[in-house]
Amino acid sequence: MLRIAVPNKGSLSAPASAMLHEAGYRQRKESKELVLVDSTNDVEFFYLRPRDIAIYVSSGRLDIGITGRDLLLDSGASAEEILQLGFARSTFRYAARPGTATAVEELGGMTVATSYEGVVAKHLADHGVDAAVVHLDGAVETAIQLGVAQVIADVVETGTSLRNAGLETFGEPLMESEAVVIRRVGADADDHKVRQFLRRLQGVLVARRYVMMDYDIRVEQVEKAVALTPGLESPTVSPLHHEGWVAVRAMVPTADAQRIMDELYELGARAILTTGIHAARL
Ligand SMILES: Nc1ncnc2c1ncn2[C@@H]1O[C@H](COP(=O)(O)OP(=O)(O)OP(=O)(O)O)[C@@H](O)[C@H]1O
Ligand SMILES: O=P(O)(O)OC[C@H]1O[C@H](OP(=O)(O)OP(=O)(O)O)[C@H](O)[C@@H]1O
Ligand SMILES: [Mg+2]
Repeated sequence: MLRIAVPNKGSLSAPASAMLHEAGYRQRKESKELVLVDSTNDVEFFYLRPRDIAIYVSSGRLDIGITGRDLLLDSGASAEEILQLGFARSTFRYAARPGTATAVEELGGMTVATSYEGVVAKHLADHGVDAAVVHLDGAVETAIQLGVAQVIADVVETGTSLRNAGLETFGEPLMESEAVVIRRVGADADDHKVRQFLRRLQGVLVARRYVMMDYDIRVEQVEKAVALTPGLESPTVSPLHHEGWVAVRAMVPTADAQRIMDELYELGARAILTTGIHAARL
């Protein structure tokens, strides 16, 4: 049975469970459930604190886990990313009151408050900066107002939390993060169950990012049309009863669908339809 760690709280929890549900796995009905067996799919889910997941996975007790890239790096655990999931996207940045600093190199002698001590200590050391790091569990933005630190390093998404605290980011971002699937370094890369699990999640990503597009077009224009809708591998082109016309079917990114429909129409395509993809295996 495949043993999988899933975040039980925080920004990663709901979207991770939603993605697993979409991939056909049973998910817990209430947040107090900590272990759930999905016997149909031969999988056991462990709902754990997102920060602890890389530690469980690196120990080999759990086969794979879903966590944030920033939490994985911060843990220093011997685990690696094997799939990017595209949600809980954030940037990790230094911030302070305006005028405090413009780059990490200026932080010597200062105190930096953060919940990501591992990431920050490494970043400072990599830049040869001797600064103190204070670990706080959350609401790090308030540390400056309360005089615990001059600088913070924290997750930034919309920037609202920083603005509300009168702080500004400075310097280069320390990293970009998103939810990822992780596995122990050195784990069997060909494990059939792991590969099947990843294919299911990849199917969800495809279903979310693409639509199926169908249209009819005159034979003379097929090459130009197909250049607009190359599909993932190659579009299907089928003959139509109406001579001189063909039907084309290809997957296109949802974000580009309306623009592509306009361009196909200009080329003479008609009966241009898009339909959602429910599930996929590529
Ligand atoms: N506002 C946010 N937008 C996007 N991702 C976020 C946001 N806040 C945290 N994350 C991401 O969520 C993960 C952290 O999850 P964690 O549960 O530890 O913190 P949290 O979501 O802030 O919840 P908590 O309320 O328990 O602090 C990290 O990968 C982080 O990048
Ligand atoms: O740029 P924003 O859109 O404001 O998002 C970033 C904020 O969200 C998270 O905080 P959270 O609400 O989880 O509280 P925490 O600090 O207690 O973790 C993170 O720690 C930042 O404070
Ligand atoms: Mg938080």
